[in-house]
Amino acid sequence: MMKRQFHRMRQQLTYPGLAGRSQEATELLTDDLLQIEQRIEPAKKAAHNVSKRLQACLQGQSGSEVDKRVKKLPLMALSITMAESFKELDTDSSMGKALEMSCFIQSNLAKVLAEFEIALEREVLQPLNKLSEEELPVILKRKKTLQKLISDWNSIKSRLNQAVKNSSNSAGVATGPGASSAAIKLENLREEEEEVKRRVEQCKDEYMADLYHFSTKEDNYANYFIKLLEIQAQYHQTSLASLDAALTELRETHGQTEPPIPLNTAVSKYYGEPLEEHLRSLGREIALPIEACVMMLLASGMREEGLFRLAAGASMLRKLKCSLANDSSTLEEFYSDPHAVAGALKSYLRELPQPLMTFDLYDNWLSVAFFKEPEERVQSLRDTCSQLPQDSYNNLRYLIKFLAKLAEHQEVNKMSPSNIAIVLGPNLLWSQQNTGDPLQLDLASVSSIQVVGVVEALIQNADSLFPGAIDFNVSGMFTPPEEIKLPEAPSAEKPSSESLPASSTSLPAGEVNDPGTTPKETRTLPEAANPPLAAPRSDDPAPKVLCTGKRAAPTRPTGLPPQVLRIDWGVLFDCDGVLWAGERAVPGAPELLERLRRSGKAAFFVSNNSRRSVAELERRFARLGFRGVRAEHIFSSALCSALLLRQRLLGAAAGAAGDAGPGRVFVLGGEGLRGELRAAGLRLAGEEEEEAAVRAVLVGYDDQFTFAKLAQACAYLRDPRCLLVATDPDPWHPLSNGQRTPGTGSLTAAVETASGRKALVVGKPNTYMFDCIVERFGVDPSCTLMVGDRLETDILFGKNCGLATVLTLTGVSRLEEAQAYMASDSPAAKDLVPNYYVDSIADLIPGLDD
Ligand SMILES: Cc1ncc(COP(=O)(O)O)c(C=O)c1O
Repeated sequence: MMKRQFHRMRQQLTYPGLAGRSQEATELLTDDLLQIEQRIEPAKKAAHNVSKRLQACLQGQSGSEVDKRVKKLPLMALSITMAESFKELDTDSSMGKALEMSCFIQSNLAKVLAEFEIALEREVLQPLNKLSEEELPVILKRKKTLQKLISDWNSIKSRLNQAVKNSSNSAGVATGPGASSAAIKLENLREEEEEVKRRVEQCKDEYMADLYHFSTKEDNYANYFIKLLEIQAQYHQTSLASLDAALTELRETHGQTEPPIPLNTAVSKYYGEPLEEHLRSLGREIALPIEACVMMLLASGMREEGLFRLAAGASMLRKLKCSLANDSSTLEEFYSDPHAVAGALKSYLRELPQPLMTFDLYDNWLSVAFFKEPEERVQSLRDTCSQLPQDSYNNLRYLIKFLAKLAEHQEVNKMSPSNIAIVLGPNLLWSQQNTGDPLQLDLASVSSIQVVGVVEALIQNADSLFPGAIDFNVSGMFTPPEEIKLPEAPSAEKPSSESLPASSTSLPAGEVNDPGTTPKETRTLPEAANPPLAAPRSDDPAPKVLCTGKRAAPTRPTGLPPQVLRIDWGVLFDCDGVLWAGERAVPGAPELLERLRRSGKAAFFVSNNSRRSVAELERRFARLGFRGVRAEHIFSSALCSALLLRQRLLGAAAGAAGDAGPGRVFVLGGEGLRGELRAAGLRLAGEEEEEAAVRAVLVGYDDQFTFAKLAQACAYLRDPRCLLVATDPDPWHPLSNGQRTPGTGSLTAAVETASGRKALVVGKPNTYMFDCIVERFGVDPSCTLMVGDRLETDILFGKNCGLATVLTLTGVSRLEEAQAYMASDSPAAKDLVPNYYVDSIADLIPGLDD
C-alpha cells in the first residue's frame, strides 16, 4: 500500500500540470505521507528525550566493561562496606555471617546490574541515539532541502512567466538584436527552470523514500521501547533469582541450630597471636593454621562452590580451630567440610593483631590504586611486597599462590580473583586507626574498595609477583590421610623456569606432581562427616537380577565409586546438560559412549526435549561427534508421546471405556514432534480435508504458542473423551547467557488452568519412557544407572524406575540443591537426592578402565 502511494506521488511530481503556479512542499505529498511526515519531528524528540532520561537512570560508567563498571557501582561500595564490617565481628556471630553472605550477594547484584546496564546501552540507548541524532535528522534535513528547492523553483517559474508575458506582448513589434537577446534569455530561463525542476524531482523522490522507509521501520523503532521493558524484566528476574537463592541459603545456615559450644572448650592458642611470635615459637616458616588449612583445601575444597564465601557452622569452626592448635592428627574429619576449613583460615587472618599485609605498608598498598597502567600497578605491588617483613612476605606469598590456584577453578567454585578479594581482602589488610568515627568509617569503606582492588591484583599477578614454584606441603605435617583418594593431591606446582626466591622450600626430587593431571574420580561433600568414598552403593539393597521397584533414598550423594560402572550393565543418559550443552558435546562424553560400547554395556538416551524427531536426534549425535548412536536407543518425549497416543487412539483397546478412540490429535508443538506423531500413524488436526473429531490435545514445546491455540485446545478439551497429554513437565530451560526460557511444563500449566483438566505427562520423572525401553529391550533396573542433570526430572525418574542415579553438574541442578533436598524432612524430597554425583560424565570414564 505504501509502495503504491509512493508510485502515485512520483507520477504526480513527474507530470504535475502545475508549471504555471507556485507550490508548497506539502502539496506534493499524499495525505498518508503527510501524516507520516508529521511524526518525524515528534519521533526525533521522543527518541532524544527518552534516551537522555534513560541515560540518567544508569548508575554505572557508560561505555566501560562489566568489571570496570561493577567497581564503580554504589552496590559494590555497599558490598565492600559489609565485608569491612563483618571482619570486625567474631566468627561465631550470626550477624557477622549474615553480613558476610549479604556482602557477596550485593557484589553479585552489582554484576547483574552492570550487565543489565550494558544490555540497555547496546540494545536501547545506542539505537535510540542513532535514531534521534542520525537517522531522523537526515530526513528532516532532506525536507528542508526540498523546501528550499521548491522555493527556488517557484521563483524561477514566476520569472519565466514574466518573461513569457513580456515576449508575447512584444511579439511582432521588436525585431533585431534586442528581440533575439530576449529570446535567448527566455530560453535560458526555460533551461534553468527545467534544471531546478529536475532537482526538485530528485530531492522529492529521496524524501518520499525516506518517509516510506520511516513508516516501514516504525515498528522496529517501537520495539526499542518494548526491548527496554524486556531487558528490565530480565534484570529484575535475574536479581530476584539470585536473591532467592541467597536467601534460601542464608535462612538455612542462619536457622541452623548449632549444638551449644561447651564453655570449657579451649580457644585455639595460635589465633590472635602475633605472626612472628607464632613462627618463632614453633620454628615454622608458614603459620600452622595457614599451612594446615591450605593443605586441607587443596585436598578437598578446590572445587567447592562459594569457598570462603559461605559461612561455616560455628561449632565445627570452633572445633577445627581447637584441633589445629592441639593435635593436627585429628584433622581428618574436617576434610569433608571445606567451608569450615576456609572459615578457620579466614578467621586466623582476621584475628592476627596486625594484618598480614601490615599496618606500616597500608598507605603503600593503597597507592597502587593510583596507577592506571597495569605495568605500573604491578611494579608498585612488587615494590610494596619487597618492603614486607620476611615472615609476612613468606606467608603472603604462600597464601596468594594458593588463592591464584583456587581461582583457576573459578568455573566450578565460582570464586574469581575479584570474588576471592571481596571476601578475603578485608582480612588481609585494614587500617590501624579505626575509632568508629562516622567520617573515618566512610573513609575506611572507600579504602576497602581499594583493598579489594589490591588483593585482586595480587591474585591476578601471582605468577609475576611471586615467581617460581611453591611447595604447599612445607612442614609435611598435613598430608591427607591415606584413605582419602584426593582429586587435588597437595603438591608442588610445576617449577617455572624462573628461580625460586630465597624463602621458598624446594621439593625433594620425585615429588613434583601436577594436581591438574590427577584423574578426578571421587568427590567429598562439605556436609558429610565421613563420606564413604570408594565404597560400594550403600543403598543398593537388592540382588542384581531382580527389579525391586523404588530404591531407598540415599543418605547423601557421594562421588561415584569406579566399581559402579563395572557392575552395572547399562546406562540411561539424559541428553541436554549431560551429553551436550547447546551445540557442543560435553568434553569426554563421546569418548565415554565409545568406551561403554566397547565394554559391551548398553546406553539408552532419555530426553524430555520434544523439539526434535528421533531421526533428527540421531543426526545431532553424529554431528556432535558421538559415533555409533542408533535411533532405536533414543527415547525422546516426542517419540514416547507418539507411542502413548498411538496406543490410546489406535490400539486394540482404543475407544474402550475411558479411552479416547480413533480421532485426530491437536498438537501444540513444532515439526519434530508432529513428524514423530505422523510416523506413528496418527492424524493431526488441521492437516486433512475431512476432519475427524479431535481425541487428544498434546502439549509439547511450542515456541509459537498463542492465546488462540490455548483457546482452541480448551474448546477440544470440553469433550471429556478428549485426552490431555503433555510431552514433559520441564518448567524452564537454561540459556547459555544465564537466562531461562519457558519449557513445556509452563505451557501445560496454562492449558490445565484454562481447561480445568489435568494432563497425562509422558516425560521424566514419570516412568513411561522407561516402560518403553523395558518393553523393547528388557532392561533390568537393578543393574542400570540413570545419569541426569536435573534433580526434579532425571533423578526422580531414576528413583521412580528403581535405578541408581548419578547427578552430573554440567547442567541445570547444583550440588547444593541436592544437599538441600537431603537435609529436608520431607520423604518426597529424599527421592530427589541422587546416589552419586560427578562434575561431568567424563568422570565416569575411569570406572571403565579395565
Ligand atoms: C524444549 C526442551 N524440552 C526439554 C529439554 C530437556 O531435555 P533433556 O531431558 O534432554 O535434558 C530441553 C533442554 O534444553 C528443551 O530445550
